[in-house]
Amino acid sequence: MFSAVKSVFLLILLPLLYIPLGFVYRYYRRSLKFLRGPPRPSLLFGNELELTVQEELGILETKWFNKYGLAFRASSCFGEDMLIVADPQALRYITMTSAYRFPKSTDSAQITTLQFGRGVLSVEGEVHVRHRKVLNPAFAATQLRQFLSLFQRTAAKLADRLQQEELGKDGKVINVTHWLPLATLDIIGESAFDYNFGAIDRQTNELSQIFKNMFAGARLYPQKRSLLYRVFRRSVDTPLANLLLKFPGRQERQMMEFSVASKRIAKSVFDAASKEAKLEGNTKYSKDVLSVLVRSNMAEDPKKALSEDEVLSQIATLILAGHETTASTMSWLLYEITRHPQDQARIYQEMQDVRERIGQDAELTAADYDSMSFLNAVIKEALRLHPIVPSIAREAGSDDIIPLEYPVVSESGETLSHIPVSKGQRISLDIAMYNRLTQVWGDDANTWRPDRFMQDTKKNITVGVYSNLMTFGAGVRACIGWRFALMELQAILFCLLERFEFCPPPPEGSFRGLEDIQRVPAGLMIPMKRGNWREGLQMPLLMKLRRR
Ligand code: HEM
Repeated sequence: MFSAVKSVFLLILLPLLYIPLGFVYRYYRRSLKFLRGPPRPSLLFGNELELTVQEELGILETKWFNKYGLAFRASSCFGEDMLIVADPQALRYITMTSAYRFPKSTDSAQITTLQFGRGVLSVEGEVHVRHRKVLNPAFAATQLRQFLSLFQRTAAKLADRLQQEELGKDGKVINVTHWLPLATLDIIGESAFDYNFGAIDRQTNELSQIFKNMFAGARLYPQKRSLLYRVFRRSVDTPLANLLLKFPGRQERQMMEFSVASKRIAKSVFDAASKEAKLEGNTKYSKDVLSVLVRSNMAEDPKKALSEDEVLSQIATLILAGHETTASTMSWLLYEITRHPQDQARIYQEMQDVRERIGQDAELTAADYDSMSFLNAVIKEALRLHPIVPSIAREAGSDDIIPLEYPVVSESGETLSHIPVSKGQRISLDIAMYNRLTQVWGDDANTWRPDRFMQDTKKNITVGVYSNLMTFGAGVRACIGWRFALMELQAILFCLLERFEFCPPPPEGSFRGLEDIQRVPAGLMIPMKRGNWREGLQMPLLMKLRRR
């Protein structure tokens, strides 16, 4: 009965009321009419449906960037225009120069709030400044180095566990996307919150499971009505959007499920820690994440204080943002070195040189990892070609003018070096495209070539926080955990390569091998087998034990 009422509400009443009026209003209010862009295949869905259902992420966007330049107009649902940009100067202006003038788009803010509550990922302006002020010290390089041996221990535990998989002399095909998040969850749990998820031991991970359903299930290839529901929700005022959430769709239900599970874990972590802090009279002044959060909850200075709800949201945010991102990036990295065995051998040689220098059983220091220029070049190249967050949705907080480094040609044939936008204009910052621009990375931008990072890459373009890449975002909202992620990638890669060799999986049934691994458009860039996306995240690699 309830579901029938909901379907009637969603399918008949809302579109009847909203579509004609909204369409006319939006069509005439469009501020990007002067820009070129792909034709609108459907009045109702614009280009949004074809973007969401394309087989592999980036195919359409690449075609359009090649045709219209590094900033173009695409159509959203209900007649709205969307600006898609990969121009370096535009990205710099929106994320770095303008600080908070281009907030997150309404729907991405709604979605992150639904998943994590009011944590650093969802809040804006002054509140965001306060959250970052509390959290930043916990992510400083000196602070993170203290966790290096924990990263190494966990990587070794993962390797031990994989070794028990009876690899035999010919090796065994292992879906690495199953294993890597177990290690990164254990790492974030212990280093940030002194909390033992025991994910590698138990081989289960409730949060990872919900995460997989959330992206691989609900966000991948959504049904048309889910897309309309989402678009409708983002275009109405917050009170009405909140009311609509009383009738959640599949995607929203899974996000709420994640939110409940992560907040439950966050609460138990936080209660234990604050009890301990009170017992110790709050004398602990360490800068790990949990300590800074507990202290912020007790702080009297409003500029440094977080409410309990904000603290729990922070913990939930860091648990997800801090483990699946690195694990998926690591899967893509292993995919690339499997496809390029000569590079795998070269890293291994570099690792052996380090071992010869420091001893077979010595623990590596941060400086040892940093000294391996090829290993680091491989990490950068994987981050460049496979940015797990492929695009960021923003909107103009006020009327503005966005400068371009590479001018585009308008509908009337005029050359434009600036794009005027009206308040509320939706903008998609295309990280995946920027990371492959020939203008920035050279003619072989689409090709795997880690050596590009062995040369000096500090040209006059500087975007983002690391190596001229947009993979970790940029500006005031850049990824807080980018150094943490790099250290994890170094430690896990070193440890796994020291024990195992990664080879292409043999064909099986309709699966032809690595050529059938795709980057599917599920909000994040996650790997799946072509035509088999119901199996969820998949990166099957043939793992062989190295003889030492
Ligand atoms: C390879 C791994 C990672 C990638 C590619 C990545 C990517 C990103 C990107 C692109 C953003 C910006 C989103 C936006 O502007 O809307 C971001 C934000 C964020 N990331 Fe990461 N991330 C990674 C690892 C981590 C880790 C390990 C942590 C925590 C330990 C973390 C915590 C966060 C948080 C809290 C934010 C929100 C920052 C803010 O809004 O102030 N990330 N990440």
